[in-house]
Amino acid sequence: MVLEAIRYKPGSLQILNQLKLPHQEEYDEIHNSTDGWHAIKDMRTRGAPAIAIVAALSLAVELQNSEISDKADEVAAFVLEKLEYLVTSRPTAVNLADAARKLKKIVESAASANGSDGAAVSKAFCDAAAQMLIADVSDNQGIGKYGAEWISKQAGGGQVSVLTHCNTGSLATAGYGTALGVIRSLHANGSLKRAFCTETRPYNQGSRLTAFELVHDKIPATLITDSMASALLQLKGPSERIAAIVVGADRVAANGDTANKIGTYQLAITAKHHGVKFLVAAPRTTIDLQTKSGAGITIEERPGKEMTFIKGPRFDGVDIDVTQAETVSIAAKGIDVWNPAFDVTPAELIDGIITEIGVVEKGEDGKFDLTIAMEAHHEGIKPTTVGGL
Ligand SMILES: CSC[C@H]1O[C@H](OP(=O)(O)O)[C@H](O)[C@@H]1O
Repeated sequence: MVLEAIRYKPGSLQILNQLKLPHQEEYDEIHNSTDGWHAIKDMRTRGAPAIAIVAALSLAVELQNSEISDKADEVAAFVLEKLEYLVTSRPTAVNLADAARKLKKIVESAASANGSDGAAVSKAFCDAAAQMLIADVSDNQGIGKYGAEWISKQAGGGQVSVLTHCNTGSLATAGYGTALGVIRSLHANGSLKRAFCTETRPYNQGSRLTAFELVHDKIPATLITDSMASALLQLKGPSERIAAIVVGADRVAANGDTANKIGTYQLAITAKHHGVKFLVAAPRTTIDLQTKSGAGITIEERPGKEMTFIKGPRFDGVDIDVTQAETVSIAAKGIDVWNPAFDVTPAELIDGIITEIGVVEKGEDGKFDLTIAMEAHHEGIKPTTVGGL
């Protein structure tokens, strides 16, 4: 069975409710952009690429199932208003804002075409939204390919073990995944000894989602206690245990500073200390040249209760009863809480940024030049592993 976080056909959108995983696989119907906004805000669907795709498709099914207007300019105005609303669901991942910007241009172009009408504008939007699903899987397969080649080359061939954080697989994207796509490609190449994944509190994307995907794909994998055990795991150096740490991204700034799940920054520090390569895997839709550095990235803070309570099915000491969900407190009542959902890893701690068209490395000046990656087209660019694309 293929893991599908998003199920779409014209007029119908369903998302796998990731708050129920790994014990229950339930799909929620998304009827319109309001449903889409709430699914993203509640984190029933999550992951930078998936957020953008679900937002766009939620508006597509709304257009397909309702008569907005037969006038081009009225449909365009409706779409632009809904896109602005959808972008407010979560601030850190750039993919949603990037998609909204591109979709806005498509709709404005369709509306200004001679003889255009409401149906033509709606079709232009829906076709572009549907194309995002297809393009994302293709991008992730490219990320997997180039990332696996880079890690294998750096390790001198043979089998390698890698560590990843959070969830960046089929549950965070349209399929295959970014950092988890690199792990899937290493495994497919016969080059993966073992994947290690962190729990990634407090949402537990690692223990609930990445572990679910790795077990589903029968990839040799070990769960570790969040980021805490990651330094010990690297203690014996790259040759003995971990050849590389590969993580996803929510926003890569123009200088390569990267916002990703909380805990990523300290993983990068431990990697630098142990001489382990630290890689960011992200499609170019995650690169934001308008944000010059990590200082310009808004970090989402989530409700404290997502940290001080934990929810899951009842365990009677022998088995799990998924019909009985429990929420239990795991913190002292009355304690203040700080719950940033992301942190920023400075470019100086990052060895490479794996994109769908190749691995970008720092130039001789020790800096990333991401403009090359953003100007390149898929065809014809031969990825290099030294000095950028
Ligand atoms: C390919 S997903 C990128 C990114 O999104 C996740 O955040 P969240 O689970 O809060 O949506 C995580 O930071 C992943 O690395």
